[in-house]
Amino acid sequence: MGAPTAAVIASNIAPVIAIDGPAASGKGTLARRLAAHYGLPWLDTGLLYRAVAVGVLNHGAALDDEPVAVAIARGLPADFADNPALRTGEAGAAASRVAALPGVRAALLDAQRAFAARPGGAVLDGRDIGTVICPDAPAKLFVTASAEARADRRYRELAARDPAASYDRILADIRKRDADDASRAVAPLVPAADAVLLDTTSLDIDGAFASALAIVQRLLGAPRPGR
Ligand SMILES: Nc1ncnc2c1ncn2[C@@H]1O[C@H](COP(=O)(O)OP(=O)(O)O)[C@@H](O)[C@H]1O
Ligand SMILES: Nc1ccn([C@@H]2O[C@H](COP(=O)(O)OP(=O)(O)O)[C@@H](O)[C@H]2O)c(=O)n1
Repeated sequence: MGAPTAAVIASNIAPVIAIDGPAASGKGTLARRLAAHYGLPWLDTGLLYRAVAVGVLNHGAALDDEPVAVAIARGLPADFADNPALRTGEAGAAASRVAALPGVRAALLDAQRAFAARPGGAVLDGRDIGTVICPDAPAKLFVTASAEARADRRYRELAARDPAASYDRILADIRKRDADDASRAVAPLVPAADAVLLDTTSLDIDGAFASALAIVQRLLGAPRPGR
């Protein structure tokens, strides 16, 4: 990891970049590239919920068994993200179930906030980074794309590993997760009031990154009034 760039240091505010958005909108790709650009650590918070969900299933418990899910959330090992089973479509759908449990969200809160509070700054992506985890982040992006574009992206990603991947099933899963994530009582998927929306439907990865970088540079370079 390199040192934060002069552009960040000159802004005199902690370079915390919060990226939220629905499934397969490209937030992880943008988070990874922004982190590399600024030399910041990156946390994909969706992996936390995926790890809890896979842990609950491996335990033989139901996905709405809150005490089991909370215990697993509290005991996630440091290398939790290394498990390839977290990257499947099933793990994403299961993650959305445990993510609706308030106790699970509470159990994962401190670790996410601690990551965001690293002195040099950080990049986090998820569903509630700009609204709950880092409400004071100076740079918030809400990344969207049409459900069809997102299903196509996820299909290409999963089909490379799983010949049985189905575009129609992925589209249905994305629509269900959008609805479930946006309608849950705790930390629903909603843009923060001060997030900048970035629709990547007609942007390729490089185009989306160029747009995201321009937005973040503007936000980090110009402290908001009163901050
Ligand atoms: N703008 C884009 N155009 C085309 N494909 C993209 C774009 N952004 C991301 N992807 C691809 O779409 C898939 C999902 O992207 P990812 O960043 O993992 O999304 P998210 O983190 O929002 O779920 C990945 O295979 C990624 O390479
Ligand atoms: N900060 C976060 C991140 C993920 N999640 C949940 O975890 C699920 C999986 O998140 P993810 O980011 O790994 O999913 P994708 O967008 O990569 O498909 C989401 O559908 C959300 O329900 C959340 O509630 N809050």
